[in-house]
Formats: sequence, C-alpha cells, structure tokens
Amino acid sequence: MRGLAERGPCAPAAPCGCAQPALETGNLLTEPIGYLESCFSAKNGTPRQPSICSHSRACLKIRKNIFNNPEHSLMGLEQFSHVWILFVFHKNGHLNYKAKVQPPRLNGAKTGVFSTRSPHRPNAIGLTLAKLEKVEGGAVYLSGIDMIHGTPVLDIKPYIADYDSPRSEEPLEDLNVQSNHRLLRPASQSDGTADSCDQRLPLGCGKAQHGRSTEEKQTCLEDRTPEENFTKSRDSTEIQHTSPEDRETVVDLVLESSRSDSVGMAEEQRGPQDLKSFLDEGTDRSRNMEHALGLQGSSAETRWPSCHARTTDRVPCSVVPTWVKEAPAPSLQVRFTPHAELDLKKLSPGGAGQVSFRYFESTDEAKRAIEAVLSADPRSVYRRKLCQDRLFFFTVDIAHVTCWFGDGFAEVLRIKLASEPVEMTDPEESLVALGS
Ligand SMILES: C[S@@+](CC[C@H](N)C(=O)[O-])C[C@H]1O[C@@H](n2cnc3c(N)ncnc32)[C@H](O)[C@@H]1O
Repeated sequence: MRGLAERGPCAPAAPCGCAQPALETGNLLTEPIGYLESCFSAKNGTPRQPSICSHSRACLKIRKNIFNNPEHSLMGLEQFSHVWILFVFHKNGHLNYKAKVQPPRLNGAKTGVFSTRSPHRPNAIGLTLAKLEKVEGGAVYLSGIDMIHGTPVLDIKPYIADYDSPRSEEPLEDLNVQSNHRLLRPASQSDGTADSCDQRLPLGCGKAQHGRSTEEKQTCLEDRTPEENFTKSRDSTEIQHTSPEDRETVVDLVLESSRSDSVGMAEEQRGPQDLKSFLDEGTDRSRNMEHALGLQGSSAETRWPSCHARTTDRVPCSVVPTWVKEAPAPSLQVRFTPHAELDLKKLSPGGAGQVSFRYFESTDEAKRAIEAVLSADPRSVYRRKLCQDRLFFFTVDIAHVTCWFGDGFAEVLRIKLASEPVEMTDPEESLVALGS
C-alpha cells in the first residue's frame, strides 16, 4: 500500500507544471454527463439527504456530446427502481475542506470528514440514492433528491441491493437481537421524517423558474437513510429485497441499515495476502463497534452478524454510530398560516394567478414537500442556536417560502412566486465555468 500512496507526487507534469489528468494517476478529468434540473434552486432549504423529501423531483438529460444517442446509454435502466447519482458539489464556493467537520447532528462537535456526508471534501463529489421515476429518451426522471438545480452529474449507476447493501449470513431468527434491543431506537423514530406519501409520476422536464435565496454556509453530516420501500413493480423487474416488514424489523431490533456498499467491494478487492490482516482487523472492528454502541461488558452472547452473503434472503447488516441516527432535535411540527394556504392556492393550476408548478403535480404535493423539508429542520446549527428568531427562506419549484421556527414547530408565513428564474446553464459554458 505504501507504494501506492507514494505514487501521487509522481504524477506526470504538464508543461504548465500541473499534474496531467490521467486515469493511472487518478487525476481524472471529469465531464458531466448532464446538469440536473431540480426543484431546489439553492442550498438553503435543500434536504440534507434524499430520504427527507420523497416528493422532491429532478430531471437529468444526458448530454449529446457525451453520447450521440443519449437514449442508448440509458437502455435497460428503466428496469431499476433506484439509482446512485454521483455529482459535483458545484456550489461549494472556494474548494476548501478540512480534515474535521462539524456535522449538524453533532451540534458543534467535530468528526473526521470521511465519517460524514459533508459536501466539503477533498474531491467535491456527492453520492445520492434517488428513486428512478422513469426514463424517457435521453432523460431520467428522479425523485427523492438532495441536489440543487444545475448540479453537474458525473455518473448514474443502478442500485442493486445485493451489491450495495451488506447482508448478514445468518437468517433473521438466528440473530441474537436481545442484547442490542435496548440500544437502538425504531427507525421510524430515529429518521425524524414522516414523508411516506405515495410517489407520483413526474412532470415534464422543462426549464424551471427558480428564485435564488441567500445561501447559508453550512457543514453537514447527513442522515443515513432507512431502507426504502421497494414495492413498485415494473415490467421485467425483479424485486431484490426481503419484504419491507422483515427489513423494518431487523432495522428496528438489530442494526441500523445502511446503503453503504463498502464491505462487499472491499472484500472483492483484497488479495489473499491481505486476508489475515483483514480478518484480524475485522475482529478489532467488531470490538470497536461494540465499544461505540456501549455494548462492551454487556451480554457475552452478543454476536455481530458477518456481512459476506450476497443472497437476497439475508438480512441487511451494517452499523452506524448512534449520533448519526440521533437527530439534534425531534422532527418539527409544520403549520401554515391562512395567508400562506391562500398563497399556495394562488400558485396552483386553476388558482387565481394561473401559475402551475414545474415539478409538483398538485398543490397538495407541493405542500407535502414543504412540510417534509421543514419538519427535518433545514437550518444550520449556527442558525438554530444563534438566529432563532430570524425568518427563513427557501425556494422549491416555483414557490418561494418564508417561514419562522418556534419551539418544536415551523410556521410557513408566505409563499410567493419565485421571482428570479434560474435558467439551465448551457453545458458548453458550464464546462468553462467549472474550469474543466
Ligand atoms: C450534505 S449533502 C449530501 C449529498 C449526498 N446525499 C451525499 O451524501 O453525498 C446535501 C446538501 O448539499 C448541498 N448541495 C446540494 N447540491 C449541491 C451542489 N450542487 N453544490 C453544493 N452544495 C450542494 C445542499 O445544501 C444539500 O442539503
């Protein structure tokens, strides 16, 4: 491994002295496959993880200069219910990152950047698991997203539970859940969101009108999301999961579920000589995890399910520190003033203003999206602690929302038509703007 670590500085230099982009050195020159059209126009108010607002919608058109026939590249993707989206945090401002960050869930305490989902990382790359609503020609329609309008997307990969979700070798009934039970909270409580409304098919992928609101500086660590419900049936699509109820039980009682695929991949990539140290390390990890969860000294019967199996009949198996699951505050009750209710009606089709949403299909859906965003408390720790009485603004679809936060609630005061339209950046210009 040391050899590899030293390879970095040996990257061939271009005449200008910069490291030349080359696959072998990892200096990858990226070219976005497309720019996301999202119902969120600015960072403020954009959910910290996709699970927070299942109604959030976006569309990605594959650029023609990536593939002459973009639709060819999407062939077969429609058979999957969820996709990983790899993207660039292009609105991070100056590319700055620190080894330790202060995720909202730690309320000011620090942790290593790589143990978080902070947007501020050495390579400003984000990873979101989104629901795939439909594929149409060279465009994919997504829901349950946490990216803003104009986000450069680097890649799409299908979510495959067998690969992407570590599983236990042991059947559910063999797992010793007793000793852990007291330590873990039900997923429904810990997730802090109750946004389980039905999904709708998305709207068109037209240009959206958006307003920009002041972007808040925030460092975030993000929720690990609970396993989502995969009940949607599609032609020739295989259901890849155990029943949601089974999984829920396991999430509730045994270990926090996770979408991380790191365990399986790590095993595949290790050579035989690494095996012993890997196994030893594994033992240490188990001990560390026990320690992290306060299990040390508890029942000697505690067993950690191993995560080797690839079959679908295994239970999800991963561990996250408790602070990830513990919301800094319980989810907020969201209410709308009569004025705000009226405002919302005006934005809806047939409403007095005759304006229709670009992403949402109805006023009700827009309302539920606003509720979902606010109930998860989108404010930064700084705002929560020091600017409690300040108004909070965000834009979703064509709605510019003004609200305030009180003890345990958020109240929507006004909803106006977002005034400043956000045009999709021309891809060619974007490349220049991104410096690539
Ligand atoms: C904490 S990140 C998590 C993103 C992804 N799920 C991940 O884990 O990598 C989500 C936050 O990033 C910010 N964000 C979204 N799109 C962005 C973009 N294109 N540039 C900069 N920040 C963005 C928003 O504030 C959003 O709340």
